[in-house]
Amino acid sequence: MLEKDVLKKSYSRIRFNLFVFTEENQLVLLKKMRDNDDKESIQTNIMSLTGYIHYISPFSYSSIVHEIKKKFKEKFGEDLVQFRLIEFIYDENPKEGSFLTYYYLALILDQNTTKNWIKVDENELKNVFAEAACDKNCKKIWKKVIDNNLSRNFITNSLQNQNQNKKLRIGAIIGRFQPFHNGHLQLILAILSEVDFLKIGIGSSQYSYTMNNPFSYDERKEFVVRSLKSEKINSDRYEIYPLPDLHNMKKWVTQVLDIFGNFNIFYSNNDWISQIIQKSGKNVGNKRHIFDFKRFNGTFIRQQICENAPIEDLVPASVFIYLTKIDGIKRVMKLFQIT
Ligand SMILES: Nc1ncnc2c1ncn2[C@@H]1O[C@H](COP(=O)(O)OP(=O)(O)OP(=O)(O)O)[C@@H](O)[C@H]1O
Ligand SMILES: NC(=O)c1ccc[n+]([C@@H]2O[C@H](COP(=O)(O)O)[C@@H](O)[C@H]2O)c1
Repeated sequence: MLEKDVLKKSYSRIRFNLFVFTEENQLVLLKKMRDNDDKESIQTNIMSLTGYIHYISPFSYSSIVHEIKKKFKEKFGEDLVQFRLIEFIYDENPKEGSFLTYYYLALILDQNTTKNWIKVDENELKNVFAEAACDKNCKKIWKKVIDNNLSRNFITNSLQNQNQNKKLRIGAIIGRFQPFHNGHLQLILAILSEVDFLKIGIGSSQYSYTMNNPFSYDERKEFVVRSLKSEKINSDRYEIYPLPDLHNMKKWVTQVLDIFGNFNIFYSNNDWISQIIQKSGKNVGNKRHIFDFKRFNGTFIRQQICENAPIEDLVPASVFIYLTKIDGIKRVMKLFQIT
């Protein structure tokens, strides 16, 4: 449910170009800046913003993206240059129409901004935050931003985007997707909001009909395609590749790079995979938000199936329908020798 203090109208001005807002105050403050401050000081703004939408099942990340962009345009009269979702707050079992709160970092760049970029010093930011009179949710977010270095990477990426003059930005990600679940979907949608094109590698692609890899490459590909289609992601935004295991790290990395071909940034929430890809000289993105890992993880979902527990809430609706079609639930149970 919506936490009360999220809606509290509080804010704090912590630097002349860096603000923490909650809810309603951002417009007022921004206007004030425009009236009183010199042009340079309004050229860059990083903000952590809060918003909320009604939960409508099946939950769709793209509706949040849409909402953020719409609200931003309404309030600021400008298109959002870039945003990054930082956090959701929601009920474990949200009811139809209940509130879902999200926090995000937003970046507004006035035109011709890049040469006057103002760097945010980490220590200074920490000190300011120790004293800032903002609510505890804002503090939590900004701690996250500072600790993870989110803001600086965010800025660098945005600037690169601008400087590349709309050059295609290509991301890459690897997963086994046994099965593809809501955590995977949220992760991919979050990445798709930052890149123009995403290369999705399906790992352990040669395996199927085993306990850890019950579904074939083609079936897993189908999970992804159907889920993204339900989210209205055009098929020209991504490509899916089979990535067989080789059981030899060096050869596997070489093969992955060979199969993927060109990409600008690799994403993984798995530190080990990130590290080995980074060692090969590739640019690796920050770890993303982990969506309710207790429930949204392949191992847990396969166990749930074995215990005959419902999994409808754990996977996208389109995956569940497809699983039913291919008798996937029975297959997993059989592989665990339960039926
Ligand atoms: N709930 C989640 N939220 C965000 N990212 C996730 C979540 N679950 C998995 N991921 C990330 O998705 C990518 C693909 O993971 P993978 O297919 O191996 O998923 P998994 O659910 O962890 O699988 P398993 O438990 O079967 O090993 C990895 O980078 C992983 O860290
Ligand atoms: N040597 C290898 O074959 C090798 C090494 C690292 C990852 N992988 C694969 O990469 C995929 C992604 O790994 P995680 O599921 O651990 O994120 C998996 O399919 C995994 O088997 C294979």
